[in-house]
Amino acid sequence: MTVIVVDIQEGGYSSNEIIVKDIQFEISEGELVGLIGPNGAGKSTTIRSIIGLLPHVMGDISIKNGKGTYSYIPEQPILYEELTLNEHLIIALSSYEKNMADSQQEIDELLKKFRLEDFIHKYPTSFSKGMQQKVMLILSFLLKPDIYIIDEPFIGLDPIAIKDFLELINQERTRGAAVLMSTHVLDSAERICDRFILLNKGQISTIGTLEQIQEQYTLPQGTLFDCFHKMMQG
Ligand SMILES: Nc1ncnc2c1ncn2[C@@H]1O[C@H](COP(=O)(O)OP(=O)(O)OP(=O)(O)O)[C@@H](O)[C@H]1O
Repeated sequence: MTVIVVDIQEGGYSSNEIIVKDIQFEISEGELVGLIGPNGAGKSTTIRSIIGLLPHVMGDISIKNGKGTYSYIPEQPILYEELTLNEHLIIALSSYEKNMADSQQEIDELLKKFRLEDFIHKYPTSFSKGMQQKVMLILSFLLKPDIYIIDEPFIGLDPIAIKDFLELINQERTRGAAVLMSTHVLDSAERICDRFILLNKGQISTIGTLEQIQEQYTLPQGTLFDCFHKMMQG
């Protein structure tokens, strides 16, 4: 079943400077799709248009026919200076209309998994970048959304945290969650994504499985990096 339908005719930070154009794709339940492209290609702009943060968008974005939920995990963590980790959890849960008592076991498991149990009454703005990213991951895993939209998860997390994060993502995919993930770490993307959207200069260059992308670039045994490289050469 389709989780998200994206149909952006154009999008930008103002109506007289269009950054992304003709971005059309769908993601199904359980599917992990990589959003790949060089610096400035428009990956973050595409993500911003999906989550409603882009000032100018012409087009339609629908998650489960308007009834679905998403979690956005930004590359730069967004945290409140005056709140402890525990208070972040309380606020997130109340905005998801869930309560602490019902979610306590899940919270404890996530805190343990990401080794943050000793920091529950500390202020996340004083954490390291990787620890802050883990807080963002915990907050979004608690929501159990229909789709996770993740901007570059691989930079900043330590190797164990990446493994734990990918395990959780796979559990969520088994539940039926879809995932859209932008990354520059192409070998990891190649290993874990079902399909790829190759973005260049604000437009989709190719979309499909690695096999379909290899075919498009006439690189039958090529890696994702090889295809990316060929796209960049025009
Ligand atoms: N807040 C902004 N206001 C105006 N233009 C912006 C803004 N953010 C990004 N842009 C422009 O939009 C274009 C696409 O940027 P975007 O951040 O979407 O690229 P990206 O693919 O995510 O790149 P990177 O891999 O470097 O993160 C760039 O030309 C950039 O200058």
